[in-house]
Amino acid sequence: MQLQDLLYGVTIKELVGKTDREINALNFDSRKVGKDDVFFAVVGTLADGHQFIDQTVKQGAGVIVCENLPEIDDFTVTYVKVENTSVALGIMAGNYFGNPSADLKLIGITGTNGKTTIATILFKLLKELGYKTGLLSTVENYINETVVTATHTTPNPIALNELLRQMVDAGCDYCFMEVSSHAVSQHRIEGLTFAGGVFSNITHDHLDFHKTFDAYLKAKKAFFDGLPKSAFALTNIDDKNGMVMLQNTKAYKKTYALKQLADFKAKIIENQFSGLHLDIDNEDVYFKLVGSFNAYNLLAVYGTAVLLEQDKLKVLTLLSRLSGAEGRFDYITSEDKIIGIVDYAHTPDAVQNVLSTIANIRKGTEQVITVIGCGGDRDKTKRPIMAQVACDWSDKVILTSDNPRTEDPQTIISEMEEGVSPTNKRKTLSILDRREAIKTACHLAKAGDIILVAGKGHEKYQEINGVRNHFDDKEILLEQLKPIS
Ligand SMILES: CC(=O)N[C@H]1[C@@H](OP(=O)(O)OP(=O)(O)OC[C@H]2O[C@@H](n3ccc(=O)[nH]c3=O)[C@H](O)[C@@H]2O)O[C@H](CO)[C@@H](O)[C@@H]1O[C@H](C)C(=O)N[C@@H](C)C(=O)N[C@H](CCC(=O)O)C(=O)O
Ligand SMILES: Nc1ncnc2c1ncn2[C@@H]1O[C@H](COP(=O)(O)OP(=O)(O)OP(=O)(O)O)[C@@H](O)[C@H]1O
Ligand SMILES: N[C@H](CCC[C@H](N)C(=O)O)C(=O)O
Ligand SMILES: [Mg+2]
Repeated sequence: MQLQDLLYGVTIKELVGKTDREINALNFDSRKVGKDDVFFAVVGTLADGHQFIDQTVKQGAGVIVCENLPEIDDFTVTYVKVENTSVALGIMAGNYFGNPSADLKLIGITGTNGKTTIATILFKLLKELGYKTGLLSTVENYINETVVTATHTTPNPIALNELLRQMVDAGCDYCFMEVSSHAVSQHRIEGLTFAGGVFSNITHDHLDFHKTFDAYLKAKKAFFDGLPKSAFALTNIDDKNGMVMLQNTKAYKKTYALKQLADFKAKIIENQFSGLHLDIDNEDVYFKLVGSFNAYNLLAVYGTAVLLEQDKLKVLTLLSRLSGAEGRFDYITSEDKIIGIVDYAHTPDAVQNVLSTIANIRKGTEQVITVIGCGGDRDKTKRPIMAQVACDWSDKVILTSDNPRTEDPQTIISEMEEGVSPTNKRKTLSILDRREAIKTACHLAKAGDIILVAGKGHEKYQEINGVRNHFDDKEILLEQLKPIS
């Protein structure tokens, strides 16, 4: 491909060198740059890509896209100066892969909690309806039947456009993707053509990255601000920021709610371990998913499917048979009637939702034992709050390690302990080793008790100092509890 074709839609501030040159691949990591590649110098959170420009020129880079031009001594290289390299990267990655997002219906789902659940159920539903479909999610990416490992909730623009290209080539009509707030801020979704956007909710998370709740909210809102007129924007108006998201969107606005009038509405009739019974758009339907928060997720899925012009009754019939995403309220019952639940709750709101769901559907006398940790190199302010919520809603809490990453796991636990009130102290234990923590919960549990293992859901690893060791909460629960088959 010629550089000039790649630059279509990019606002260039300054250009040094020729644009009628063949380029090989796109790269934002200097360590991977080869001959005739384009290197994008991105200002990141840990490093500034500009410091690697000289190195990539030595490695044979043909084009450098950057925000500040370096001293130029090799005039065979083309330099493209832009306002924001990440924006240019998004647009150029789209061009490189033939802008695949315009050749299928791309639906983005954003919000603090529920993205994976909503995107995954939509993916399963549209497949059941007979369409070839793609999924970009925290757990896994799918090109119809083909699984591609996910490294991020929203991939980088090159990986993202490459996956969309593969979906279009495989004949996919739809793609459902999670749009994380990091992805919006870092312009990973720049240049994509969306057919719709869905908002689930916004609560406390990622303040390490966004610094303030307002900045976090603005990042999510920017996704809706960027939607085209032809797209729909579906929002949860029971969330107090639900309408704020749509304030400046050009897309046509649609709403869903459990507590007020909306375009798509539902009422919870029953909420049991066996599933939800809802009145949804005046139809009486049973679902396999558990918890009132999942009533919101199901409503978001239903609304999206209807906005995609699918038959309402067919949608509800198929939806009632579908399960959710792996590691979300995933439960087993042991031979001695102990219930073990694995859930990906890793925000204060999610912990509260999952524990209040358990509180609502338990019979009364059983104990709720929660095993919980917080991730390292992530929002520290949520640590004491998550511990506090866990204590308020459980009979016993075991504080443990999650993915410590580069932090000392004992320090993370101490920061969680700060949220435990003196009266709650007596029901709390701290056990650094997560396997031991889960085992202890299983030993403490008696018939009828409920164990919640929160925070890691589907994850099959524990990340310590850059190394991911095999770790699976569900596997340990299964070992310890010996479920009824
Ligand atoms: C904080 C964050 O989001 N970081 C992401 C970001 O990195 P960055 O731009 O800050 O990178 P950096 O290390 O500062 O380096 C700056 C630039 O220099 C380049 N570089 C760096 C070193 C070198 O030797 N040569 C070189 O060229 C880097 O490739 C980069 O382009 O861009 C990288 C490439 O896309 C991502 O891999 C990286 O994800 C890190 C690993 C990460 O953990 N991100 C998490 C927090 C994240 O993105 N999470 C959200 C969702 C969370 C949720 O849903 O709750 C997600 O979408 O997954
Ligand atoms: N609609 C919802 N409202 C509040 N909490 C929810 C909702 N849906 C799911 N949860 C809780 O949040 C956890 C994460 O859900 P899910 O993986 O669907 O969210 P996510 O937005 O994809 O998260 P991430 O930001 O990590 O990608 C679940 O395990 C559950 O505890
Ligand atoms: N997508 C979230 C996942 C958090 C999961 C939790 N297990 C942790 O490691 O903090 C993040 O990157 O913040
Ligand atoms: Mg997710």
